[in-house]
Amino acid sequence: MKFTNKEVILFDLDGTLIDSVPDLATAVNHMLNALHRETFSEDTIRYWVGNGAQVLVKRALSGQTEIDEKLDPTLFEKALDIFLTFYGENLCIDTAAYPNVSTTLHTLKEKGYRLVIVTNKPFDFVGPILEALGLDGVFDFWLGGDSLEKKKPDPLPLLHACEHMNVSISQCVMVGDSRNDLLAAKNCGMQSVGVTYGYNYGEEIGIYDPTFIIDDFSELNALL
Ligand SMILES: O=C(O)COP(=O)(O)O
Ligand SMILES: [Mg+2]
Repeated sequence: MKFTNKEVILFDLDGTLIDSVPDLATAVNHMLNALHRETFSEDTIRYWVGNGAQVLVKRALSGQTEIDEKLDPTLFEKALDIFLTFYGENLCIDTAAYPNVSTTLHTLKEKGYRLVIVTNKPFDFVGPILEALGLDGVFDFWLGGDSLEKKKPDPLPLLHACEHMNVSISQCVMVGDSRNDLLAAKNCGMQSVGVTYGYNYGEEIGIYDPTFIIDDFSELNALL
C-alpha cells in the first residue's frame, strides 16, 4: 500500500526530521538554573516538547506537562526571554538529523515532490538549524509556530501551506511524530504518516490514527 496523487509533503521538524531535545533541554535547564529553580533530565523534558517554546517554558516552570494556571506572568516572561536567547545562540550543538533523513529527503525531491516544514518551533530558529545540518536547500517553504495565529493541532498551518503551495489537501501528506501533527491533519482531512521514534508525550503514535506508521524515515520511500 502507498499514497497516490501526492505532490507536496509537509514535515514536522522536532522529533520527525531532527532530534533537538538535547539542545532544548540544555536551554531549559540554563533558564531554570538562572532562575534558581529545580532542573530536569532530558528524558523528562522530552515529554514537554511539541507545543512550541512558550508551552515548553510554562511546563518547565510548572515542573510537569500540566501547566500551573497560577504561573506568575512576570516570571514567565523573564523565563521565556532567557530560554529564547540562550537557545537562539545554541541551536545546533547536540541536535542532529535522524538516520536516513537527508538521503530520503533528496530522493523524494528527485521524484518530484515539493517539501515543506510545518513546525510549532519559533520561525526564526528553523532556517539556522536547517542550514547547520545542511538541509536548507531541500525545502520549498516553512512555517513556524509563530507564523500564523494558530499552531498545530489546529489545521490552520496545514491549510495555509496547501494554499501557499497551490495544492489541495488531498495532494498533501503530513509526516509527524506527535499527536499535534496527526490531529492537525485529521482536523482538515489530510492523510498522514506517524513516526514512532520521536516525542509524543510517552504515548504510542498509533493512537492518533495515522494513515501509515513508520519506524525509520527511509520507509517513506516505499510510501511515496
Ligand atoms: O517546538 C516544539 O515544541 C515542537 O516542534 P515540532 O512542531 O517541530 O515538533
Ligand atoms: Mg514534533
